[in-house]
Amino acid sequence: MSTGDGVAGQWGGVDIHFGEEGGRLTYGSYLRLSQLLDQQRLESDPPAHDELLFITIHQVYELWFKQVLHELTGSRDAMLSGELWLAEHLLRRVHTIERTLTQQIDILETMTPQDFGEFRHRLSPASGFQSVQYREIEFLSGAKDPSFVKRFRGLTDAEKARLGRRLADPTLWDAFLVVLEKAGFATDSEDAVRDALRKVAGDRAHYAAVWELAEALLQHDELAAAWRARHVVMVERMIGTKPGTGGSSGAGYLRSRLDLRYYPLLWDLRSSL
Ligand code: HEM
Ligand SMILES: N[C@@H](CC(=O)c1ccccc1NC=O)C(=O)O
Repeated sequence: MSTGDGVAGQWGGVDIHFGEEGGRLTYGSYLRLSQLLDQQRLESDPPAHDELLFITIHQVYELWFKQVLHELTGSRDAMLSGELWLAEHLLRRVHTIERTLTQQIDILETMTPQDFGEFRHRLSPASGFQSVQYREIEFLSGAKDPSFVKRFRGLTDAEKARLGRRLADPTLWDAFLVVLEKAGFATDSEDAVRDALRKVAGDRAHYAAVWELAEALLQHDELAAAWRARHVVMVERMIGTKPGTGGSSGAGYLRSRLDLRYYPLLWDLRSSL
């Protein structure tokens, strides 16, 4: 049976009507699958079996990075407009994505160093170091380091502009300081912020929303650190002490980044609780 442009039918005795809006949208067209599934182009020739996995994993990372940037931007803006519940809600979504990103390393580790070696030599000088969205997440989170923009090779103008904007925009930490100010605290010096954090921690009944937000920021920081730690161990498993395709010392460089923290004052606070 058909009604107008839609499709009607029986499903378990219940009448269903799909696509009444014109009937042109399909699963594949909505999700742009012909474009999406046409983006996995191998460099190896003859094709190395594991290169499809390598490309797929990285493309999935970049899709989630896009989502993480969307949520972190929303969380930052919610803090700036005083919607603390929304800022926390969006950060909690980011946590679940970040856990998934770390777990994805398990899939990549089903690739052996020998099988990676079949196509690794084709990748140089490309490297994860050139992931613009990864660096945008670091900048937006609070770890702004303009030297990364200079060290990037082969950035398009659009990518350069995106990174420049992230360097200029307020970070999650800047927004959290606004939250502290609106809660009545001074934030004009590091000592003032430390003092504010101790007061929030000492009166959770009164500052519940601010405390929970601080905890959600710390969780984001911890999950980012966990990804870095997992990534470097995977790198050691895959390439040992070889230099990276991006021109760094490899695992040595990555180990030098393990101590990075977005919110050192939230970590320091622990020592005085
Ligand atoms: C076989 C798997 C992998 C190996 C052997 C590997 C190796 C490396 C190495 C050696 C570096 C240092 C830069 C250089 O190349 O000189 C690096 C950086 C990086 N990789 Fe990977 N990687 C792997 C998978 C991934 C995956 C799946 C991602 C997810 C997007 C990723 C993201 C990054 C990022 C963002 C950096 C820059 C880190 C920073 O500057 O702090 N890598 N990787
Ligand atoms: N840097 C890695 C190669 C690699 O993993 C990679 C190469 C191209 C694009 C993304 C990559 N992923 C992370 O660095 C290596 O030295 O083996």
